[in-house]
Parts: sequence; C-alpha cells; structure tokens
Amino acid sequence: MHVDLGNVLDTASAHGVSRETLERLDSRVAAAHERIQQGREASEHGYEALNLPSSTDPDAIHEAVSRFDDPDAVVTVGIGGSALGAATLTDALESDVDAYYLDNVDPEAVQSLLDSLDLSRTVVNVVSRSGTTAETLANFLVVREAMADAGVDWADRTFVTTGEEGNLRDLADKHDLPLLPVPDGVPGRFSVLSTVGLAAAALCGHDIEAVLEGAATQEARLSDSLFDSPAYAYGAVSFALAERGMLQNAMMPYAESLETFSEWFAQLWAESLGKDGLGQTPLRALGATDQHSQLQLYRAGPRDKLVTLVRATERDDVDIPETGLDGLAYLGGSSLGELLDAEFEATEASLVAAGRPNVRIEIERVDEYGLGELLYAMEAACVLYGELANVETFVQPAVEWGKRAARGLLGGGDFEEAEAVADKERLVVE
Ligand SMILES: O=P(O)(O)OC[C@H]1O[C@H](O)[C@H](O)[C@@H](O)[C@@H]1O
Repeated sequence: MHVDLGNVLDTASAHGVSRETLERLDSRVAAAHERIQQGREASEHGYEALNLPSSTDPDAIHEAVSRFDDPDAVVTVGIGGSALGAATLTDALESDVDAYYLDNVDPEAVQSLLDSLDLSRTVVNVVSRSGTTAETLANFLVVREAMADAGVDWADRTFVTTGEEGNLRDLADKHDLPLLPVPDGVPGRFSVLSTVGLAAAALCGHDIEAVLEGAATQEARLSDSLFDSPAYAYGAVSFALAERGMLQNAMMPYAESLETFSEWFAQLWAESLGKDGLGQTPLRALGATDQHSQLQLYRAGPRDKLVTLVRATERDDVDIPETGLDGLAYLGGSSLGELLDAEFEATEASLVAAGRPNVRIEIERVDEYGLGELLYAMEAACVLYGELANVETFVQPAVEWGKRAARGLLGGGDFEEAEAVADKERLVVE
C-alpha cells in the first residue's frame, strides 16, 4: 500500500501545502508518534487498538464460529463500530455465505430481511461492546422471537461478542450462549481487527490471518516521520489541510467493493476527530459513479475539501467489445478496468487543475491482505490526526448525549437529556 501526496503540494495545487510546511510538521509527527507508542505500550484506552494485529487470536475466532456448520447466512446484529468493520470486510470479499447487518431499527427493513431468510440455516452474531445499545438489543429480541416462531432453536444458532458486563453479557450468561470477548481498550470504531470485525468474516470463510498480516505490515511502518509511514503521511496531510480550511474529506474509492469502507471511514473520522469545534467532515463518494454527480461540487464548489481517491492496482478485468461505430472506436479493444483507471486519473487531474488538493491511496488488490493494510493505516492516520489536533480521539460524548435522551424517552431511566426533547421549539408550515 502506498499514499501519494503529490497533489497536495502547493507546486501542484494552488491551495496545497509546501514541502517546507510538511517538513516542519514532521517534528510534530515525531512527538505524536512517541505519545502513540507510549499509549500502545501501556495498553491505554484507544491506543491499544493499534496493537490488534498481534494481540488478536484468530484461532479463538475460528473456534467460536466452527460450531456453526455450513450456514447459508450470517446476520450481524450491531450498530456503528460493532457492524461497520465486519461489513467492510464481508461486503468487499466474495463468499458463498451471505452476510447481512441489522444495525438500524427500521421496522420495515428488519421485517423484510427476516422474511427473506431461512432462519434454520442462519447464524446470528450479536455484537455490542457496551452490551447496552438500545438498537442492538431491540433487534436481537426481534430476531430471537422470529427464530422461535419459525421453530428454530435460537440459542443454538446465536453467538455473542461483547464486553465484561452489560445487558447482553447477562443474556449470554443466562442462555449459555457462546461468547467472544471484545478486547479491553478498543473503542468500537477501532475494533475491526478484533473479534468484533473478524468473526463474521471468519464465518464467511475469509482468510482473517491475511487481514491481520496486512495490518501488521502497516503497523511495522509506523515511524517518527510522515515520509516513512503511509498511515502517518495520510493523517498528517489531512490535518495540515484541515488547518487550511479543507474541513471536509471526500473518501472516494474506485471500487464498488469498497463502498462500505467509506461508511466505516466516515464513523472513524467523524466520531474520533469531531470535537472542541474541530474535525473534518467525512463525505462518502464512489468512483466513477460520483464523477457524474458530486464532482462538480468538489471541483467548483467551496474550497473546503480534500478528496481521497483509493484504488487497487490489480483486479479482474472485463474487455469492452469492439463495435463498427467510429464514435465508439476508442472504447473497443480497451477494458472496463482501463476505463476506470482513466477516470480515476482524469478526476485527480481535474481537481488539481482547479487547485483542489487530493490524495491517492493504492493497495495492490481488494483482498484480505489489502483490506488489512488499508483499515489499519486509516486507524493509525486518525490517531495521529487526533494527536496533532490535540483532541480526545477515543471518546464520543456527543453521541452519548443522544443515546441518553432516547433511553429517557422510552422510560429506560431518568435522564435530563430527555427533557430537552419535550422543550423542542415548533415553527410548522403546512
Ligand atoms: O458496541 P456498542 O457498545 O453497542 O456501541 C455501538 C456504537 O454505539 C455508539 O453510537 C457509539 O458512539 C459508537 O462508537 C459505537 O460503535
């Protein structure tokens, strides 16, 4: 994997950063790296996530899922960091086992998924670090009842991934459900390389050892200079550009298989860095599709965006058939992959010609190894950005506020946040 910063330099893009600025920033990167290493060595909350490539035990994950013989589908019940990492992997990789995610509590979507599945051949993977998230527990109770109604022994087809305590832990203990622990010190959005992200992938038959191996290569590249580490290069440059007003970051992979990766990245970047009036709003885009919708804004709208283009340098390809039409001659003899690459490079050039900085990230293939590299590098980039911006990367108090208000509304406790809901101003136009 590598990161190409050429198009963020002021020699390429009118609103980029100078090489000298990056060199000055590099001394801050060295200090931030030292802090990160200290946090990792002491297994501090959050920093511990960067140790996962070596601390995760893939054998324990294989053992937990091996009891489920040849399922047709796995339904992961979880939300946010308890779903998006696993979904990034299973959506990117091909498998005979279908992977579904019940994160939202949209009743129509939940019902329609349950109606479509043979529940006797489905495995349910309930994931919640805290074990108290209302959406996850509610969806699990609904799934459990649907299984019982279908005459399926739900306890036999369910396993749980959760922390030391919480309602989910109590439920798992009560029904003697198989349990995978969420490692200590690993926030949900940084948990893809743990039991949380890897169990569904293992059930789908993916090579989770290769995911960890890819991650480990980026772990080994962390160093005290942004010029030696792809992860830090990306984190440092994103920070430097945010300081210059690039307050949005459009994550734009040129691979359908990486669409969910942008969702995962959005949570990572938003929840970790959106604090104290700071942060960089993640936007989700997909190349080449969004060239034909959002690119107009990225190139000619407010000068507040960094565009991150991601691609794999190797992929299976499809030839474009020849036609007898002169106007289409340029396509014939070419391939869909070549067209996609041309679009990728044209987008970079068009952005830079309009003075819009952009970063290119390339992995070799969208496979287990490449995904491991990409996911680890983005996590390390985020941790570095958080250090440089001096924010508390691993907490999310603003999200907790809304969770307490919702619980209060449902009668789940006395939360003053719920009172703010009743105080809502109204200005209704009909
Ligand atoms: O794993 P859980 O405890 O159920 O949490 C699931 C999600 O809940 C919250 O919304 C947090 O802000 C997220 O960071 C977390 O990933």
